[in-house]
Amino acid sequence: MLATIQYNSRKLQIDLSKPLDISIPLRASKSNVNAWYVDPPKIEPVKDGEWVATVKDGACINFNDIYFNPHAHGTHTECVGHITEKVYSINENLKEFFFLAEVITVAPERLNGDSVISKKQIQFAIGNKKRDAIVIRTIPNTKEKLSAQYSHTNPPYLLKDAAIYLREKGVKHLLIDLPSVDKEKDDCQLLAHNAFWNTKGKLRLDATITELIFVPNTVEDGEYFLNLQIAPFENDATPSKPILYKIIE
Ligand SMILES: N[C@@H](CC(=O)c1ccccc1NC=O)C(=O)O
Repeated sequence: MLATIQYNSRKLQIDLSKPLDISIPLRASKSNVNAWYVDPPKIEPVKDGEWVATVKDGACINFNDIYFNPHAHGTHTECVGHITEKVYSINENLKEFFFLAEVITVAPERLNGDSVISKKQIQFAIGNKKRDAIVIRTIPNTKEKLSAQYSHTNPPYLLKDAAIYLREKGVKHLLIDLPSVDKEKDDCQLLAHNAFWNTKGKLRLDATITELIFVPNTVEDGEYFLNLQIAPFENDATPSKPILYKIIE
């Protein structure tokens, strides 16, 4: 199924039957991706006395409770409510779901014992392209990202200048395959989050950060349409399912 999209003065074609899923599935398993020192997610049947809500145990339905944390357990999209006293809701503030996106690949550089993504690297990868969304794939890009246990590992992060650069370029949606755009243990400075959402100026309520994505190696760097779908939680963050569509020239 082909769709032609009029984007400003450009006519761009995508094939809706060829979605490229860049989300990480959430599973009730110790090997589910995890960050921020929480237990693995749980998916378990509702119980009432002897009754267990699974068809295999004699119920007529499977009916599970799910316990998880959106920031810790998989691909999630957050708004500025993640770091402000007022808990702005992602569901109330993300109102469009189709964006022109650029997928870029960066190899984090060493800085004072950390692995970081610098403004220079982002600048080099984006050039003068104008995009609604930037999808950052970090190297090494292995399937271990689907089950990584990130707590206490000091994963790579984005430097403040890089986040300012993205904000100033007008990038509204930042997607990355790491647990955070900021350093794991930063005494709550959250420099890149604050810079991207402009918390020292006019809040960017419609800007989002999506973390813990996984961009398969079969997806080449370049221009895509992004369908950023979220679960409709009224919360600072929610599980999400970003899907890319290659632009057919
Ligand atoms: N860096 C913060 C912690 C932090 O950023 C955080 C903690 C729990 C859940 C999510 C977090 N940040 C996500 O981007 C700190 O040092 O306390």
